Amino acid sequence: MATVVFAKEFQKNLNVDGSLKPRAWDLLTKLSTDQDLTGLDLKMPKGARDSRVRTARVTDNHRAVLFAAGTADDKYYVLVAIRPHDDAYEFAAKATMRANPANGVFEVLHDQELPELLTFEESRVSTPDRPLLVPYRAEELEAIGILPELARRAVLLTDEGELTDLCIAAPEWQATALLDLACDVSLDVVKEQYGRDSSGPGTSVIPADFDDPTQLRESLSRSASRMEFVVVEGDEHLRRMLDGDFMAWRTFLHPDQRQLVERPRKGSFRVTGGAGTGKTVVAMHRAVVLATRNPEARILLTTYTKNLANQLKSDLRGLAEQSVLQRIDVSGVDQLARTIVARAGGARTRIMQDQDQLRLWHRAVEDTPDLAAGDDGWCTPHFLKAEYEQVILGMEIRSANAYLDEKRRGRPRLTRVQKTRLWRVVEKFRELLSGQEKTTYLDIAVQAVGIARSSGLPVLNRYDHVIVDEGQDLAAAHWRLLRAVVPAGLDDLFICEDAHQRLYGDRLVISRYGIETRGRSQRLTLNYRTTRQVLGYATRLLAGVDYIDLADEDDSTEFYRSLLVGPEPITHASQTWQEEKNFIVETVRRWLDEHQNQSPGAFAVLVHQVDLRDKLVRELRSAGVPAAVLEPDGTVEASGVQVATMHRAKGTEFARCVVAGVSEDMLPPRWRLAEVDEEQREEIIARDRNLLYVACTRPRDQLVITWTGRRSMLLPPG
Ligand SMILES: Nc1ncnc2c1ncn2[C@@H]1O[C@H](COP(=O)(O)OP(=O)(O)OP(=O)(O)O)[C@@H](O)[C@H]1O
Repeated sequence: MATVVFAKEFQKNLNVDGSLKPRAWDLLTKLSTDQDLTGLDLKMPKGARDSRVRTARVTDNHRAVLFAAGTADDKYYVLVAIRPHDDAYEFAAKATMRANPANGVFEVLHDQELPELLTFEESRVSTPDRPLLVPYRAEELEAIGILPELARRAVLLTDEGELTDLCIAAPEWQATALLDLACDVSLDVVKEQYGRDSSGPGTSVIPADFDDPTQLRESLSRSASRMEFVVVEGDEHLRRMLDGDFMAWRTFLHPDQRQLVERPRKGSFRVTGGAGTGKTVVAMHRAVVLATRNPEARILLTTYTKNLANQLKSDLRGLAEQSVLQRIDVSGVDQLARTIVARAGGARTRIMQDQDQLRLWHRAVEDTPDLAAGDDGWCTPHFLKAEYEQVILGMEIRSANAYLDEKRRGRPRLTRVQKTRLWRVVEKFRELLSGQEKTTYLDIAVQAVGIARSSGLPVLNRYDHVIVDEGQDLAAAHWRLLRAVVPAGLDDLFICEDAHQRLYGDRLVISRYGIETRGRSQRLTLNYRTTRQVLGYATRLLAGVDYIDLADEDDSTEFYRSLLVGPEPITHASQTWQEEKNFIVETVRRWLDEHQNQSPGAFAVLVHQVDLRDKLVRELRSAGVPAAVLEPDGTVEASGVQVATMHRAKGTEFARCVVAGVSEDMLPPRWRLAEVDEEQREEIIARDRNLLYVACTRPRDQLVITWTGRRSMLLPPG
């Protein structure tokens, strides 16, 4: 038997041409059994720089590039790429593999020549533009392992884009390390981060001899090596990697991600990070690691919406075997509450949706006698709904007296007399609600908290570890529930959140519900989804606005970065809806024509309102463009361009997106602002800003924004 190692590049090549997969399977099984390799036609290219490099036959037209290392008894094959025949030979001749002499990271160097496209002028160092990597000198970068030529050039650059271009051919860890330094991460932190071995800080012994399998394994196990290379652990692992799509996230984690996934935590822990920084990926891997580490453990992976939970469930399938997966419950948090109540024999009551609840609050005010004229401030349905959810359910208030004593932190001031009257409205609301034989999700959550806390419960209601994705959207009652289902202790709650994407619930601080994470959190800043151009635009939407996370700390977008490059976002103003619609149709049609290798489902049009969504689907279809509504609970249907509300787009991603209807009247909707007070106005604007940020961070490659008339006040100028 031999050990097979995959490079990320190899995986990418297979993704581009799916027909290669079955042939790659043959190649890989032959290599791993290391028997009868004659059919593979292993050859060393002429003039090879590295005597261990070979090319192997995959099809008549394609060859794999690989290295053979180790000993006869303990052989390693490192698969680096699959290329058309001549390219493969050319690529292989120039490729070398090594352990980086500074930190032992496994590297394949393809071609030392750096891209010509750089307009590279040493004189620019003396221009007022500050080079990105000031104060570092090339020698300091070399000392942490950056290739000398790369280091020499990198220290002169003043533009992040040029830095990314410069790094295209470099080992991935070197590219991200340079980008980190450009974003003011200190040299010491970078050195530590990319110098770690899999179990902790880097060891002082640098592996060098790849004929010695121990040293090769040692180099491959470094966490920066695992950004680009994976040692295949047996047949089942290989099959999972080859089944379905080759998704890089399943295999190649950034050292920061790996550390978050693997390191045990003394108690609850929080991961913050902008859209696309891999929070969900970390959450899923962590669930699998915890379940694998302790075969007795039961794990809950939860999030706010049902469709996100469904997505998690389906993505998890590619990450672990059934025996592990069956101990990971994946559920929307409201679904969890319903399940707990149902298991305890509670009746299945129908749920009243938010808009209907607002109407019912209105009625409750009307039906409560003797409210004073001066009660206008708190008698609005929005105020009452928020008070009910945040204070009465959130703080588990069960009586008028308890409500009078409650401090209501973070809520507008009310006098004792006002509180007494408000409590009467709450009682009326409850009476009306149960009169309709309905309840709210948060009422069920509170009921479930009581059940989960009580002793003698079915063991099914208890978890050893709880992992939360999209934590910013959960309400107080949800946090109480999660606290109740997992005992405080090692690795109890692991929470991913992004305050900039809060669309539901209210801003809150989870320590009030018994979940303490202060001093135990980490921010992810490297964006894996979207290009630098799209990220830059989306981040500008949030400029000048303060965001506070679940531990009541600042959540900034500073230093968000991406190594991906693409076209600048396009903004397009129209005079009439007809014009805007035509522009959208033509844009989408062009995408379909130009990217025929992608399914129509890779493109999306995102809008604020449901009626606009439906109108656009009709317009696209009548113009002959295949289009499908992305339904609230549906999966992406690949045969049509996806048309979705921005809310529904949460947690999804597409190759290209048009974000449409971003006009002054529509985002935020002028009519809504007209009917609310100043405080609610600010809340609506804040939520719609987040919503626009969510929408603009969905595309991987291209973002187009359109509007009719004046642009929305939420768009950045220019
Ligand atoms: N280490 C990785 N290697 C390759 N791709 C990755 C990696 N980590 C994340 N990704 C990819 O980046 C994209 C964003 O990841 P993910 O959805 O986990 O981010 P997120 O922070 O949860 O985003 P959002 O907050 O917008 O939902 C996904 O396509 C994911 O597969």
